[in-house]
Amino acid sequence: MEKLAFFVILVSTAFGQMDFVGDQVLRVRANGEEQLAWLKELGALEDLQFENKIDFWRSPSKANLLVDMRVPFHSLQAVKVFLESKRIPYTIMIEDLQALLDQERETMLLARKSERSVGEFSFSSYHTIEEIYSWMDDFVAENPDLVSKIEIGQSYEGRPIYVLKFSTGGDKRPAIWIDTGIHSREWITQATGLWTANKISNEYGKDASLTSILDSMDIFLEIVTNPDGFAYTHSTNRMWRKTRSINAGSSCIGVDPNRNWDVGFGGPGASSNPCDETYHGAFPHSESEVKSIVDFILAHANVKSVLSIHSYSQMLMFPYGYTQEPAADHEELDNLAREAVAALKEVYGTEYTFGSLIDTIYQADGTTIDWSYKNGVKYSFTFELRDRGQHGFVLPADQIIPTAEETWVALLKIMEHVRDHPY
Ligand SMILES: CC(C)C[C@H](C(=O)O)[C@H](C)S
Ligand SMILES: [Zn+2]
Repeated sequence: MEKLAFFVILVSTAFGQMDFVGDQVLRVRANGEEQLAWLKELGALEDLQFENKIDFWRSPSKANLLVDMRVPFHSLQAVKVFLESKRIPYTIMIEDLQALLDQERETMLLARKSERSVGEFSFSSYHTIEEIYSWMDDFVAENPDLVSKIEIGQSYEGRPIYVLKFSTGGDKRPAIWIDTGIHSREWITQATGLWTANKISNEYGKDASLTSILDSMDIFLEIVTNPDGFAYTHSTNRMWRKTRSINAGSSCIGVDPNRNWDVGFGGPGASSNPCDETYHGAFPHSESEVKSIVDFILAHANVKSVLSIHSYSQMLMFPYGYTQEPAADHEELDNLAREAVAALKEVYGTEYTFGSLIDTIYQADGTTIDWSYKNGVKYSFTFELRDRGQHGFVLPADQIIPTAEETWVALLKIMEHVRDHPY
């Protein structure tokens, strides 16, 4: 195994893959507003910019909420001194990020070898965009009566944006929209999307509940919702979150596609700095990856549920993220979230928290589900899949299928409710 590890490092550095040797992920809990302000200031420190910049995996928002931050090796000492000087307690959540990434790449290479030898796609490993797009074509060809592939637009760099449509007939039936991977580094979500697509095709005609859903509704599933960012996580920077668009007047690339939607746009729950991970973009729907979905959902005009899948933190959330004002359907959405997370926990005991975005995680302006809810899609939810920080965005591949299985149970609970509560 050692030889393979060496080979992996050689290959990835040879091909320009950014390394995170010595980087650590610190978990911080700011006690009070003053410490919270210091954390936010830390993220903006000029000399901690670009490759030395702190990367918040969980952004500072409210006092006493956990904040996870990836600190580049060269900034580690300065950051730890700063935190200790301000008496801000921290623990080391990930001692050596590169070690996790090497393990992930090794596992991927081994899985690819075995896939080639058995000639079968493995849902228990991570894949590149090319492998996913190729699988999609095979999947559609194998399920012509149930599945079709739609191109809803192109990414900034010109990659096609594909959506799988699951339909048993009719025209513009009430529909459920599911997207995974809008934040490209959240690899467990695209992998869950693949498994879910396969599950839907396997269960139709067998599982009575899913069959009744598809006999009256359509399901649209966008697996690679941020194609450019996802390709970049494989080729260059595994920790990339945003799109890859060029920001006029800045050397920093990309917009946060979960801050670019036209609801609460530009508010305090997003950043106006193109170098920040939560940069909202120059204007709402500036990103083609977002605009393509907006146009699709508005043109379809009969989407009843939007389920946007993220990681990590094990949460199920509903609108709003941009305001404390409760959604008109708060009680129904809260009860449905409670049922869904209870069903999810039955599978492997995985615990989720649930509630409105702003109460459960932090204020976020311009998010997918605030936009869909404001545009008439009542059953709008965001999932934050596994885990709670032990691996963060680098969830080991052996957790893909268990994560997808437990998520499926929650998705089914929501889809059944949508089916049984037409509006
Ligand atoms: C709906 C929001 C709050 C999800 C969140 C984000 O986009 O920052 C995840 C941590 S990626
Ligand atoms: Zn996300």
